[in-house]
Amino acid sequence: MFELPPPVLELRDACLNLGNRRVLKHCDLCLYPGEVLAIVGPSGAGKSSLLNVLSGRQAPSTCALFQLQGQDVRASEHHTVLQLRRRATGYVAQDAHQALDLHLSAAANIARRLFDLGLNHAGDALTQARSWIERLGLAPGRAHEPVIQFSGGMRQRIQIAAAMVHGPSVLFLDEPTSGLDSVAQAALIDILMQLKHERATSMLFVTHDLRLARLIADRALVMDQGRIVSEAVIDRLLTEPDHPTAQALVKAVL
Ligand SMILES: Nc1ncnc2c1ncn2[C@@H]1O[C@H](COP(=O)(O)OP(=O)(O)OP(=O)(O)O)[C@@H](O)[C@H]1O
Repeated sequence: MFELPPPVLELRDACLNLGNRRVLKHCDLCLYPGEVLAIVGPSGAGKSSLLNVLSGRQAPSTCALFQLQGQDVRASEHHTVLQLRRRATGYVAQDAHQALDLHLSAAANIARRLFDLGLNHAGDALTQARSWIERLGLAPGRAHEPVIQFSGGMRQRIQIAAAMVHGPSVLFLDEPTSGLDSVAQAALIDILMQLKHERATSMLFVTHDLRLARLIADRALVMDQGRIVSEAVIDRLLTEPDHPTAQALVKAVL
């Protein structure tokens, strides 16, 4: 009989209060090795809040279980948890300035992730940075230009390179294609699909766009008012949405 491998990331019964609002309510989530999971839902549903909790940017107010690579990460400020998160995850923000130093070069932004993890050989770090720059279709001749001189789409590629250079198990992406024109969006989607087909890294991304989810996700979680209201393999979600919020999202792309 087919058995699922242990999840690389698991969260059980997580709640988050911000101010006097409960923005996440009893959320459960498992992400499996090599899986691409989309978090979709209307504006204000709690998608970014859930991603912030999962990626360690925000501690949940309460949760029954929170594991990354089988290790308890509830003590999010603890040194070993911070190290595990740094080693095992990468994060791509909606806006590049949240994750990159726009005044440093593309290569330096990528290489400094390796320095943060203890690699102290500058030549090795730059070689790895250049290799990701080429792999993601950035002109090698521009590796030493400051990020501020790159277009939005190119900045997102640099973010992906910086988030992937250390070989994480999980890549988090917050609305990675929003704000890009359709050509840059298509190029970024190609890159994400290429990474997906390598199957080494699980991906968890937030999007408003069910079309993007359809292209790259294996499975989707639908959120509404802080709750996960539906969870399905992407094709099933599109053909048999089982919750009014999921039905409304599907209707909007048909
Ligand atoms: N710091 C905060 N204090 C109080 N409420 C907050 C705070 N940050 C977010 N919220 C509220 O939490 C809810 C969820 O916000 P969140 O940004 O996670 O939703 P979202 O689904 O990602 O929305 P969008 O698609 O518009 O980015 C919203 O109602 C928002 O107003």
